Amino acid sequence: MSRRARAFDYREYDESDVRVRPNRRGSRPRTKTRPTHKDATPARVLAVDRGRYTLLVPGLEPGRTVTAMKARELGRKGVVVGDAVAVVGDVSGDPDALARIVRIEPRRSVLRRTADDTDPVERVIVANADQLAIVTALADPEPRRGMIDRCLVAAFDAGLAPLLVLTKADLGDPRAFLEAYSELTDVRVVVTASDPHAPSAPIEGLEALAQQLRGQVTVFVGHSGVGKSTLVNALVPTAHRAIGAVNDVTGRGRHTSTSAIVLPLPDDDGWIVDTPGVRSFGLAHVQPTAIVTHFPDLEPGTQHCPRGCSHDEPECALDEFVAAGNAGPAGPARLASLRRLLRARTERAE
Ligand SMILES: Nc1nc2c(ncn2[C@@H]2O[C@H](COP(=O)(O)OP(=O)(O)OP(=O)(O)O)[C@@H](O)[C@H]2O)c(=O)[nH]1
Ligand SMILES: [Zn+2]
Repeated sequence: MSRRARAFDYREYDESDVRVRPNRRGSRPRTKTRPTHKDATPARVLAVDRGRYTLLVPGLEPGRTVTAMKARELGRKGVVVGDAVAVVGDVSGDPDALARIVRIEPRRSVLRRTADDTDPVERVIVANADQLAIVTALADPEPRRGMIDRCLVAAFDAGLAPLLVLTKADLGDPRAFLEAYSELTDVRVVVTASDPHAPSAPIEGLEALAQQLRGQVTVFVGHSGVGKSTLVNALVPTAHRAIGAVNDVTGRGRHTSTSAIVLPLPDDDGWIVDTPGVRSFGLAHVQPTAIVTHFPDLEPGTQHCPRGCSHDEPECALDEFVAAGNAGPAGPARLASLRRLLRARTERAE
């Protein structure tokens, strides 16, 4: 599949793609069979607000969205931002119109989080994303390696390609960082800098970042103050218009929104999912034994571990592996990160 086609492509969910099981006896469908809603319209969930969904329906005027609620037949099945859905009813996008979501299409990926590392309640934040952009400032606020390592685990676990975005290069030197993550060949890094006193001046590194986003659905996460909004606003010139549309629907401002919101990149060449309320990822949904597999720089070192090694015990082979330089200059810090996550994850069990 082409890169382009991997974005939120409606063709993927065309009605003709829906497999309807042939009825061999040629009899009428059993009464238990749910309505197939053959004439339902494919749509994309842009935002969720208290049971109201803002949908993008292809063919509508730019900036126009459809408001919908969930059909009762979907029961407790959650509809999340990024979901590909099928809707029936009024899909004109008129302000008073209300459509009905009758189907959630299979998800290509799910990004989950739990409130903390032992919370059993997991939430899906975004469906169908391709990448996770982890936005970190090089200074003001100081970067937190532990936080980045945690986001990397969340990304690998969700099957999203991680992209490290280091902002405020005018305030801090990215070299130490670049070296630290050079061992992680799967992690791409983009460095940006902007002048806070000249908000309309071009942002250094923005084009390199835009390149990485083309044709992809990218979730942006980052702590408050790292410059995430500055980047998102620069990347999505129409962000404010799209946000305005959401306001019309919900009657609430963007700043009160804590859930994710989908923003189209120019020329529909990919999407950004902004996550204003998501500051970090609780990892209670990740099996402790799986965590080390999400540290691709350390995992080869577990070959010589005793059977059933927790990787947080004196016999663990990772200490030697790292001491020998096999995980690069960041090895010791990464191993410390791994163990912090393991401990946080198993806290409750102890
Ligand atoms: N020096 C410098 N300042 C920056 C840069 N990017 C953003 N800033 C400033 O950092 C502050 C925070 O930027 P925002 O874009 O609002 O950060 P945010 O991550 O969206 O933070 P929240 O809005 O709180 O979620 C603002 O004062 C920006 O002007 C940069 O590259 N260099
Ligand atoms: Zn071990």
